[in-house]
Amino acid sequence: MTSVSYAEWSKSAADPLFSEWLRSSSEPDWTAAVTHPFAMAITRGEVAGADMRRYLEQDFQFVDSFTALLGAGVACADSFEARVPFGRFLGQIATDTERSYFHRALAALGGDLAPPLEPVTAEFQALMAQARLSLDYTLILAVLCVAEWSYLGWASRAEPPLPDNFLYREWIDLHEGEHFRAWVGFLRAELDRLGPELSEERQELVRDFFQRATGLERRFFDMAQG
Ligand SMILES: Cc1ncc(CN)c(N)n1
Repeated sequence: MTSVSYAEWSKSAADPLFSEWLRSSSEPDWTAAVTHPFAMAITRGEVAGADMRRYLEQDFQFVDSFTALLGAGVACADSFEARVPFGRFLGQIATDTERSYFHRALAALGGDLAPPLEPVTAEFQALMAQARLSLDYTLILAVLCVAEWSYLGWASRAEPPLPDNFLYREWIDLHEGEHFRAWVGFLRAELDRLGPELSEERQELVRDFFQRATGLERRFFDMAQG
């Protein structure tokens, strides 16, 4: 992981986007997460049912805290126009399409809606709670951006034809496609808009949240892999 400051890095970067500084500062965890063998097995529909069940059971616990963090995005964004995408994603995806997927998938797999938490799930919940309770828009953005951008990262590696089984196909579709790309583009653009103007101390804090979230994404797939 590089520790070069944004000010230094941006002098020599061809395209000095704040979100790209955050992402490249989070290697090797970033690439390990978006190319993780468990995620790649989802893209091919090759995860065993028991492993998919354990992963989705834990992810359903993640999604609860994630939904609360989206609500913090609505509350803490700095303009009406910035609040709208959070509200739209919250209403259309998180509490509708994605919720429906979890209920159908866990029913099909015989999953538990409230299993004991794996350590990585509890740590992820704690990080999301820390971002949410900070009421700091850039910290909220950092954690949401990792969660969504990294999922776009693995899902966009799926090669057609997608698996027939809805367990894999819908999970890929939820994290790929025009609308999801636009949503990730929005989260990145917000960090690119606000990040360069922060003090160096605040930039480092945002990077710390981004790096911790990226490490947890990698470990979440490690947990699922067993
Ligand atoms: C652990 C994790 N990270 C991200 C996502 C995508 N919202 C998710 N469902 N689960």
